[in-house]
Amino acid sequence: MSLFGMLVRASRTRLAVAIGASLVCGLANVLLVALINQALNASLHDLTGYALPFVLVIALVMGSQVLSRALFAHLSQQGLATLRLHISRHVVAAPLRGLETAGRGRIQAALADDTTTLSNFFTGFPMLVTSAVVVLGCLGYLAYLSWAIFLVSVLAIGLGSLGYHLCHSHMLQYFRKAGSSQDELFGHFDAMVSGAKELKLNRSKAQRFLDEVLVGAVEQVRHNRAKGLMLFAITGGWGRLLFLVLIGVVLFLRLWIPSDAAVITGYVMVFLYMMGPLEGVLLNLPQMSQARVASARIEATLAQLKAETQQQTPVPSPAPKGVTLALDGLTHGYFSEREDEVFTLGPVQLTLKPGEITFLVGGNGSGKTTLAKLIAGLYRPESGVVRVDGRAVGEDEWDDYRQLFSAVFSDFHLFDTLLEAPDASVDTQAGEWLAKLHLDHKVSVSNGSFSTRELSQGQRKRLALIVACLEGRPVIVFDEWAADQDPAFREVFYCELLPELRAQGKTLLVISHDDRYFHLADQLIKLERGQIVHREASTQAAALQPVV
Ligand SMILES: Nc1ncnc2c1ncn2[C@@H]1O[C@H](COP(=O)(O)OP(=O)(O)OP(=O)(O)O)[C@@H](O)[C@H]1O
Repeated sequence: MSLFGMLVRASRTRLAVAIGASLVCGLANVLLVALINQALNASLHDLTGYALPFVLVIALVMGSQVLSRALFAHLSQQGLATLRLHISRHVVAAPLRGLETAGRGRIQAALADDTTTLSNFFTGFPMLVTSAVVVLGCLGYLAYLSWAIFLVSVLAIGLGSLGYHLCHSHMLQYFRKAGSSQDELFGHFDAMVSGAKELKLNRSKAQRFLDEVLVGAVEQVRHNRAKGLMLFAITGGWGRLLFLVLIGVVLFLRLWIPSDAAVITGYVMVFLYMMGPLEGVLLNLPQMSQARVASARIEATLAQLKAETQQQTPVPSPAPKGVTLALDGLTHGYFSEREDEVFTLGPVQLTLKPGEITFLVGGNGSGKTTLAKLIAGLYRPESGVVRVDGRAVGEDEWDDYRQLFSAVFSDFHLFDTLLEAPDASVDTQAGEWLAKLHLDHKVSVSNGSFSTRELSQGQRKRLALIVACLEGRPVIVFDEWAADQDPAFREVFYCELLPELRAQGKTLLVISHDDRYFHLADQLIKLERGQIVHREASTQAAALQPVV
């Protein structure tokens, strides 16, 4: 179902009432202009008869206008909330590769900008409906007054619409271009905040970032939006000009064709009254076009994310002990379009056993993190099979499979709550872990929330380790965990924590460059350019040459 369809379905009744109120408002406006025209031409004797209808009609205009705008404002906010949650659900359900390919900038733009543009559709819609009804109603009233003037007006509106359509497709192209430029711009905004330290330390770098990168991207968005809006202004101006010409023709026609001044006044008044709503229609149509573009962009992003169906069943309580993971011929490849290069990992044959520590070692870029992500089910293998305790993981079982793992990757994210189901024992266990990792004087945990995240990188990583251990999953992955720790804590990690987790029967995968501790591994795997080039088991591991 399209996003529009989804939004409309979510608030069907409210939308129907809001459209109804807008229609009533438009009709009441037409009634008002007819009433004014008749009152203007009425004799003093008849004039009093128009007072009550006038009051009733303006009350109807005001009441229906307030109702339709209030309802549409509500629908707009409702739509925004629905869209943001809808996209967020897709983001959460998307495979990691989908997220990496779509990119942070695109996803942020979809959540922040495209959703707002799409929901603005509802803010502009009452104006569009009301204005359209007023224009149609006024045309009907003109037809009632004079067929000839009606036909000339239809011709003027027709020519206006033709001009509009000629500009419209060009305008859409500019809005689309502005949208893609904006994705890039959001990426730069992200870099501006994430890279604040680097920019502050290097003035010329900051200057170049501002002058060349940011200015260029901002300029692209400005240029495309401005062009689109300029085309729209030209269209609007063209429509307005036609109407003014029309008023001029009717006004000066009297020079050649004698006509009743009161009738001419009536026509001119209807024209003038109609011009505002006509502009309202033209003004709001680009908003509708922008909403269409935004909707298409969100749909394209969602398609790119390729969200997987998430298992709705509750996560089974994890097995206290580890599991045996057997990887049979697993492969994964990255294709870099820019560099026209493929990095291929595997085929990998590997078994990870409960109560064993597997060290994954190798040079930078050899594929250790990629293999860890593949093992954890964050990347789908392109070929090969993974077996858990001898049973192959099925096509639709990857989400369940991932629930076997806890991991601290080197680019880990620390949420400010444990996000586990509320459980008083979690706070106690967390307190014990905090003491063990010397963080109890800095952080406390209450109702699953950390008292602070204002910690050093090494301390934050210790906190991430606590979170991973508290999850109680059977398999734990540490990606260069010890890299930011001081020697004392490295010692604690390798000589106390890992053996303790091993003793609990966990299946442990540890990516490490710390050759001093290689002897602690039950199995050591060395990667080079995506291939396993060396394996050592148990005591032999110590003999392996250090890997730089
Ligand atoms: N998201 C990605 N998209 C495309 N290519 C990637 C991506 N992540 C990694 N790569 C490429 O895959 C290769 C292996 O990267 P990986 O991060 O697995 O190496 P690593 O052994 O963990 O390195 P390090 O020790 O530096 O952390 C590298 O050549 C890298 O350029």
